[in-house]
This record gives sequence, C-alpha cells and structure tokens, in this order.
Amino acid sequence: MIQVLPIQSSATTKESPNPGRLIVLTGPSGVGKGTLMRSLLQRHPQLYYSVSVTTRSPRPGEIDGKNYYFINRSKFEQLIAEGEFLEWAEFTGNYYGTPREAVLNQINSGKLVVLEIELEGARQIRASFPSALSIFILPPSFDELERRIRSRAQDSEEAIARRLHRAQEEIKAADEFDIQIVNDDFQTALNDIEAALFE
Ligand SMILES: Nc1nc2c(ncn2[C@@H]2O[C@H](COP(=O)(O)OP(=O)(O)O)[C@@H](O)[C@H]2O)c(=O)[nH]1
Ligand SMILES: Nc1ncnc2c1ncn2[C@@H]1O[C@H](COP(=O)(O)OP(=O)(O)O)[C@@H](O)[C@H]1O
Repeated sequence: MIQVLPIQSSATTKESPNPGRLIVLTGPSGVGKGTLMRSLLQRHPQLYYSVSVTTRSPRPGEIDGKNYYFINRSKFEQLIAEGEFLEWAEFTGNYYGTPREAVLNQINSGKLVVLEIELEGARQIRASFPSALSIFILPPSFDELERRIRSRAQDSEEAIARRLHRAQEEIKAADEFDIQIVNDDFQTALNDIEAALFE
C-alpha cells in the first residue's frame, strides 16, 4: 500500500495589478506539461519561464538552475519562512516552489510569465492572482497517462505509483481552471495553448 503524503501549501497575499501577465500550466504528472512548455519556449522566446525550486533529487541530465534549483529540505523551509515563494506545495514527498521576486519583477516589466506547477500551487496562484490565465492539461485517458510516465523511465516504481495516485485527484479538479486542453495529438495541444495565449 502506497502512503500518499498530504499536500501542504502556503497562502499568499493578493498582489497589485500590473502590466504583465501570469499564465499557469497545470495538470497531472506525465501528461506532457514539460514537453509542451519546452516547445512553447522555443517557439516564443519572449515568454519568461519561471524556474522552480525543489527538494527532489535531480534526474539524469537535469541541470541545476535550468530545470530546477535543487536544494535540501531545511533550506527550502528557511525560504518558506522568509516569504521567498509566490506559492509552494509538497507533492509526492518533495517540496516545490516558485521564487517570488524574479516572477514579480518580470510581470512588472510587462512580460508574459509562465508557471508549470501542480494543482495546489495552481490553486494558490488563482487565489492571489485572479487575473492569471490558468490552463489545465488533461491526458486522453488514464492508461495513456500511465504509459507516458513509464515511457519517460526516469522515476522509481514508488515515485510512479505516487504520481498516478495523485493524478486521479488532480484530474477531478480540471474544471476549476479557465481552460482545459487534452494533450492527445501533441501539435494540436500546442496550437490550442498558443491560441489561448496569443489570440
Ligand atoms: N506548486 C508547485 N509545483 C511545481 C513547481 N515546479 C514544478 N511543480 C510540479 O511538481 C510536479 C512534479 O514535478 P517533477 O518532479 O518535475 O515531475 P514530473 O512533472 O513528473 O516531471 C509537477 O506537477 C510539476 O508541474 C512549483 O514551483 N510549484
Ligand atoms: N501528445 C503526446 N503524445 C505522446 N506522448 C507525449 C505527448 N506529450 C508528451 N508525451 C510524452 O509523455 C512523457 C511525459 O511528458 P512530460 O512532458 O515529462 O510530462 P509532465 O511534465 O507533465 O510530467 C514524455 O516521454 C513525453 O515525451
């Protein structure tokens, strides 16, 4: 029996309106958020992608400062206490958070800022930035989601099981978000995101 840790999260205060825009991309692990994000950034270099901080160990090939800032739990908890996160959550046993200052600076300078985050963090952003555009990415089926997580072959069996368990809850929350996009055909999903961002 896999024990799924409860998600803890912080509340953030409301931020004042500003000229830039915040976009939140969320959806279950393995749905293709990261792959969609990479294509979006290649095609639209004007987007600012917020690199998150995590206590998860780096996967093979992941680079500190590019994929994530990898830190330990006590350092993460210190950053929480110092109010350094715009949002943060605990997901399948690790902390993940969005650095506050860099994101606010980019929004204030008029940038389109994209966060790729899990459900609890996305909910926090919706509460503190009501004007953010939130997009939930859905898999074509649960079986396909499992196939994608496994095909990535980068997580332990336990990590996969925790992600799949959590995915069932996350998918139920899809309707809370502004737009739902099914990532079945990749190009179609990418076009749908671009339409939501730029049209
Ligand atoms: N709340 C929150 N979630 C994040 C952040 N960065 C990444 N995540 C999410 O954490 C979850 C796990 O990420 P990761 O360990 O990289 O696994 P993967 O999504 O399966 O590749 C994913 O749903 C990410 O979108 C963050 O800064 N805040
Ligand atoms: N539309 C798609 N059709 C088939 N496979 C996909 C599609 N989108 C992404 N994938 C694959 O699914 C796996 C998980 O994608 P990833 O971007 O890592 O998901 P996430 O960031 O949501 O955890 C990767 O191997 C990726 O190549």
